[in-house]
Amino acid sequence: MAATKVQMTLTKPVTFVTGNAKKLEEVKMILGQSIPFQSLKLDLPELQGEPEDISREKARLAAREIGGPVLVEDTCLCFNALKGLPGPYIKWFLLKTGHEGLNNLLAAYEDKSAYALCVFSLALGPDSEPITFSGRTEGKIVPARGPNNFGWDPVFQPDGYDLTFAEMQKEEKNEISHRRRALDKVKAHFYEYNYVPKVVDSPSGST
Ligand SMILES: O=c1nc[nH]c2c1ncn2[C@H]1C[C@H](O)[C@@H](COP(=O)(O)OP(=O)(O)OP(=O)(O)O)O1
Ligand SMILES: [Mg+2]
Repeated sequence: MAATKVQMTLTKPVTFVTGNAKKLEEVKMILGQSIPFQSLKLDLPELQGEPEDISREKARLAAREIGGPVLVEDTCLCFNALKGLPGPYIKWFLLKTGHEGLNNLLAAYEDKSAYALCVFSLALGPDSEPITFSGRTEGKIVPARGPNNFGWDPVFQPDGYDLTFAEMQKEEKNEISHRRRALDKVKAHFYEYNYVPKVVDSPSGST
């Protein structure tokens, strides 16, 4: 017997907002047909602070920009020896110091362990409080290996694998990634609330 589910009506389809084409590619692959969404390329300003607050604030800005439901995410790469840094600042560390610089940050430490953290935020509109969904993958920082086409993938080797994220097949990364784990929670939330886009009646006379 089917349990009664809440049915939430969305005024518009959800828009995934990101300035990063590679993120969008992975989100599309991971979500498949499970959640209908559109996307918008926009590099939103980012607040400093804890990962969840950064992600939530991005969602607030995006929802204001779009005037409807949005999904955003913020990704961190956290080194345990550095108490979680660079964390949300990884983009700038990577940009300024490169893969070698990321390895050098850990040169003084025995502990090369790290985790990738992805925090999605869903805001149903400009006036709704965003909800967050986090996913985490443990691993370690290694000298760069594999194609250099997505961020710090060449220096992150997930636990239990001999390959870096960059050396893995996309499908393999998407099975175990921080992004995948966060999106599983997003999917479960969508399933639970059964979000459906509002069907807008076409004005009479139109086809
Ligand atoms: O799975 C990943 N594998 C490797 N590198 C990754 C991954 N996911 C994000 N990244 C990079 C992109 C950026 O250098 C930083 C996160 O910063 P973050 O602000 O979340 O991303 P972004 O500014 O590129 O796009 P957005 O417009 O969605 O904020 O880590
Ligand atoms: Mg960003």
